Amino acid sequence: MTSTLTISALTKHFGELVALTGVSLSVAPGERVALLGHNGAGKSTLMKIILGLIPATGGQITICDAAPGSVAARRAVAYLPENVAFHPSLTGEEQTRHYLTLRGESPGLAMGLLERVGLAHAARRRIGTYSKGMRQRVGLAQALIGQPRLLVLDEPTSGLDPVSRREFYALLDDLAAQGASILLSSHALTEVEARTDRIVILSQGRLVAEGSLADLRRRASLPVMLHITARNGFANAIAQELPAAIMVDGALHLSCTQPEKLKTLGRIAGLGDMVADLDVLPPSLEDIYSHFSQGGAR
Ligand SMILES: Nc1ncnc2c1ncn2[C@@H]1O[C@H](COP(=O)(O)OP(=O)(O)OP(=O)(O)O)[C@@H](O)[C@H]1O
Repeated sequence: MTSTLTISALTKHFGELVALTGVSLSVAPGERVALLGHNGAGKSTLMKIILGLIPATGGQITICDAAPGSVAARRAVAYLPENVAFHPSLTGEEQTRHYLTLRGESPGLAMGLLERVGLAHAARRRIGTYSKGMRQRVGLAQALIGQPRLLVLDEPTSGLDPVSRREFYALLDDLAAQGASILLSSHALTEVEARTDRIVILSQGRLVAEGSLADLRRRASLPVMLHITARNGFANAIAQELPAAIMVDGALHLSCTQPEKLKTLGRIAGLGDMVADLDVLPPSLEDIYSHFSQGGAR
């Protein structure tokens, strides 16, 4: 299947500063990709190049086989910046009608778009009276104009409450199911974990890891944490059997490598009635992200 977005050996220099170096990435139709990285890792620079706002220094990039910034690429791409700014005295409907007109579409489509993003009830109120989440929805309505093939979303859920976040991702799921590709940046690792197909980690302008969370977890091969709750009065006896365990709030925490996991679980099972409960905690996306962004092997 042809990729919606193809990036190959992309570099970007700002004078002496190397913002991106050797970045290669492709995003397929219907794929939801999360772009993660510390502040200054190069996420916004990459997005600006995809949008055709700034030129790359080297490498190739195509959006639906067109060059960034070309008429064809601009038709195919929609963008939602982190902090959307609209005219405060326009209503949501007026602002959306204005964007539709700018994109050569019928302004009559405005209410349908606002309904899709859950804002029909406030469409005739001035944007100056909207909450951050409501403004973000106007931004998303704007991004949906013209059925884009690629949505580039810069921290789209920052400032949204948990319910709004869930609704926002449900909408992205619908768009992806209809074939739109989604590239979003986020610092909210837990939501990215649940709602995207692939994770791409940038560190100091380099793509240091990419894959599904399961792939990254396997490659990082980080230790698993076992939390053992002792039956009343048996905590010390368990600690003696498992000297590497440390006591935290009355429970025993034991870290073990992936290859040792089954053997260690066998030893805990052998403790029989001394153990009241056991939780096995795989490394979180935070752990995996820190591992790769601090130079762990790809
Ligand atoms: N116009 C510019 N001129 C000079 N340097 C720039 C310019 N834009 C970005 N940079 C630098 O390029 C690097 C990457 O910045 P970028 O904004 O892409 O990071 P980011 O990953 O989006 O960070 P954040 O999470 O803080 O938004 C940084 O060192 C930044 O200072």
